[in-house]
Amino acid sequence: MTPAIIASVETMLEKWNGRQGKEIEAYQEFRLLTSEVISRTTFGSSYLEGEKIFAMLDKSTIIVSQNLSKTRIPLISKLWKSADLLESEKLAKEIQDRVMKIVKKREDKVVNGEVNSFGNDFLGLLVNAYHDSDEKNRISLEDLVAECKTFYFAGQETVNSLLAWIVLHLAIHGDWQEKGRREVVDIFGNQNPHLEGIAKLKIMTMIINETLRLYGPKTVLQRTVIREIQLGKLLLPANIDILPLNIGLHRNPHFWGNNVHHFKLERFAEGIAKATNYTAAAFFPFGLGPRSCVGMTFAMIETKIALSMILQRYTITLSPAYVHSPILILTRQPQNGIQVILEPIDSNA
Ligand code: HEM
Repeated sequence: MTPAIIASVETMLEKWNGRQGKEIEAYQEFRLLTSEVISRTTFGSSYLEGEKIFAMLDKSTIIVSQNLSKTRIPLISKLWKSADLLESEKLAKEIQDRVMKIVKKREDKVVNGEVNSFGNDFLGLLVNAYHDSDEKNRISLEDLVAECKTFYFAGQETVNSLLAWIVLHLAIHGDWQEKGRREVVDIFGNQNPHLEGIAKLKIMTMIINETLRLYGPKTVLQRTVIREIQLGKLLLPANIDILPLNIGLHRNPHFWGNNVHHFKLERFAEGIAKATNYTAAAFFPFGLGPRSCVGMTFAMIETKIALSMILQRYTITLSPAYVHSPILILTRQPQNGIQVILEPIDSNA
């Protein structure tokens, strides 16, 4: 996993070589990076192979978030479908066809004798489970496609946004950028990051946590109430969906003090438990309980590798073109992008 992430970051950095001192749009840059990382590590393919799937998932996400809070009348929605719903169904079918092509390619390699297994990456494990001879362990085609879609989306867009918001904060808070860089150079010198060193990155962990608190990509969780339950003053009936917002707790002065909206990463200096005064529900950017994010460790490692390699090479300043405008499209994204200027470290010396 680490070599594939490093190779993807190197590709991005090579492209940046010609853009030194010029403005770049970080959100778009990280979009390519995170798409490449998830394609390589999870599906054993390249960004280009998954490009259409990412584009269709993007469209589908916009439709879902626009319709999230609209009321539906069950019988009517069976008889009449809105343009959005029809478009969603068309996209779902196209995504399924594309994913199936990738799956088929993997199966064909085994059938043609090119390789003797479906592979050990995530796609390989899924294809294995789809062909499991034991019916009890076998997954359906629908499940296989749904899992691939989840990983394409959950694995890309989240880290994309997180990296972009971190770069914004580091561009504004030059002192923390410098401290983060010093830590990276102390641990890795000018070598590529490695897992042993990544585990020692204390300041970078604080930077990531404070960004996740203020601008965590996933602000809304989804839960279904399975039986009537009293929640504080509310009596929740069975069979309703609720959307708990972690952002409300992440920005609650009761837990975080009067400077709750400020980027103050000192609060994480002694870890998450201390920062939250041992209240697990005060900080849960990756969700809570048995359905919490399965990609958390992956996301943290990817973020730390990308940031380390950037900080080793560049100082980041905010471009005057930047306009702050976060928007929620299932994840929290910078509507107008994040424009920054990168100066190579050597030329500053
Ligand atoms: C900064 C990065 C990320 C954040 C903030 C994040 C956050 C979340 C959150 C809040 C949930 C819902 C948890 C709940 O309902 O309790 C979730 C679920 C999930 N995430 Fe992530 N995630 C990130 C990165 C990733 C990555 C890189 C992957 C895959 C490689 C991934 C895969 C998943 C999957 C498969 C689920 C669904 C789990 C389930 O339903 O059981 N996530 N994530």
